Amino acid sequence: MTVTKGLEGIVATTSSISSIVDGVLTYRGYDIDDLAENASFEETAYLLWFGSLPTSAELGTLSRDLSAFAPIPEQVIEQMKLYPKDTNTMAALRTAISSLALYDDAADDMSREANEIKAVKLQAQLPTVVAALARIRKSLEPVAPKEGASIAENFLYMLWGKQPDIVSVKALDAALVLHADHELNASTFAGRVTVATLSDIYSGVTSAIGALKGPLHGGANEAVMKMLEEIGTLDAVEPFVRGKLERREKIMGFGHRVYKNGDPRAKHLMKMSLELGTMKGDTTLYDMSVKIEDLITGQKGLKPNVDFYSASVYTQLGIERELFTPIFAISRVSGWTAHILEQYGDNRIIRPRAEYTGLVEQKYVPIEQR
Ligand SMILES: CC(=O)SCCNC(=O)CCNC(=O)[C@H](O)C(C)(C)COP(=O)(O)OP(=O)(O)OC[C@H]1O[C@@H](n2cnc3c(N)ncnc32)[C@H](O)[C@@H]1OP(=O)(O)O
Ligand SMILES: O=C([O-])CC(=O)C(=O)O
Repeated sequence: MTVTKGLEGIVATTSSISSIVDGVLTYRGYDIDDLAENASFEETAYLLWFGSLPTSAELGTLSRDLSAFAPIPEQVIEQMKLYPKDTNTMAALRTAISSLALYDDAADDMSREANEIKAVKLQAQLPTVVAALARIRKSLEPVAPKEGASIAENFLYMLWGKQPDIVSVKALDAALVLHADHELNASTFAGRVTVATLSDIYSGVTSAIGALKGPLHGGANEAVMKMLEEIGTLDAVEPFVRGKLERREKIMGFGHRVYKNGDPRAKHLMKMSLELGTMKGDTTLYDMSVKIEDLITGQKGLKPNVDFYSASVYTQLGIERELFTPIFAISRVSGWTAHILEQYGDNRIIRPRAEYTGLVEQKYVPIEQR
C-alpha cells in the first residue's frame, strides 16, 4: 500500500463543475477572471447547478425561486434563540442548517427534481440563517427576507436591518462569485463523501459546513482578521511576521494545496480591498496586508490565497469577523450542492483504505489482571 498523506495529488473523482489547470480556475469552462468581472452570483450559481449560463427568463425564474424559498421555518428561528450567544457562528450555522431538514417534507426524496429544488432552497435559506444568527447574537430580532432582492443585497439587508448601499452589495456579490466553487476542496469532498452513502442533501451540506469551519480551510479568513487585529499598525507588521517565521508558525491566508504560484482569486479581492479602503479614506488594513504579503512571499515564497484579502474586504464593508466563514458558506453552498447533484448522478460509495500501523496479536486480558 502506498499512503499519500492528505491525499495530495490523488485524483478521487471526475467532475465537470470546476477545474484548476496550471493555476487557472474555471467554472464550467468559464475563467474565474471573466466571471468575477461580469457575472452576478445568481448567474454563477445557475451555471454551477445546470451547466450553462442562464437566459433572462431562466435567471428570472431562479431569482423568484430564491426569493420564495428565503424565509426559514419559525421553529428554526426559535431554536436559534436558544443557542448560547457567544457560540462559534459556524457551529451554530452547522446546527441550524441540519435542523432545516426536519421541516422539509421532501428531505429524503432522492429524485433529481426534488434534489434540484432542495439545492436552490438551501442556497436561498443559508443567508437568512446567517443573518438571523448574527442578529440574535446581538439580542436583535431577525429581519425577514426582502422579495426581489439579490442574495448579496438581501443578506446585507437582513443583517443590518436597512437597505444596503450599492457599493457594498456589488462588492459582496463579487466576493460570492469568487468563493462559489473550487474543485475537490476539503468541504466539497466531505459533502460528496456523505451523500455517496445515499444520505440526503442536508446531511451533505451539514458535513461540508463542518469541514469549512476549520482554520486550514474556510476558517482561515477569520484567522487572518484576528492576525490583523493583533498586529494593529503598519509599523508592527515587520516584527510580527519576523517572530512568526522564527517560531516556524503558520501565517493564515497563505499557501495552498493546489496553487503553488498564486491563487487567481486573490488579486480580485486585493483590488477590492484597496478600492474600499480608498473610498473610506483609510487604507491601513490594505497597506498592512500588502506588507505581510511582501514579507511572506519574499521570505517563504508563499502566496496569498482567497482567504487573505477577503478579511480586509469584509471588515471594510462593516461586517464582523465572526461572519466571514459563514459568508464563505453562503457562497460555497452553490458549489457544494452542484457537486452533491453530480455525485448522486453517478454514484459509488467513497471508501478508501488505511494502512494499519497499530499493535498486532494482542490477547484479551480480564480486567482484574490489567
Ligand atoms: C479556502 C481555503 O481553504 S484556502 C486555504 C486556507 N488556509 C490557510 O490559509 C491556512 C494556512 N495555510 C496552510 O495551512 C497550508 O498552506 C494549506 C492547509 C492551505 C495547504 O496545506 P498543504 O498542502 O498540506 O501544504 P504544506 O503544509 O505541505 O506546505 C508546504 C510547506 O509550506 C509551509 N507552509 C504552508 N503554508 C504555510 C503558511 N500559511 N505559513 C507558513 N508556512 C506555510 C509548510 O509548513 C510546509 O513547509 P515544510 O515543507 O518546511 O514543512
Ligand atoms: O481548494 C482548496 O483546497 C481550498 C480552496 O481554495 C477553496 O476551497 O476555495
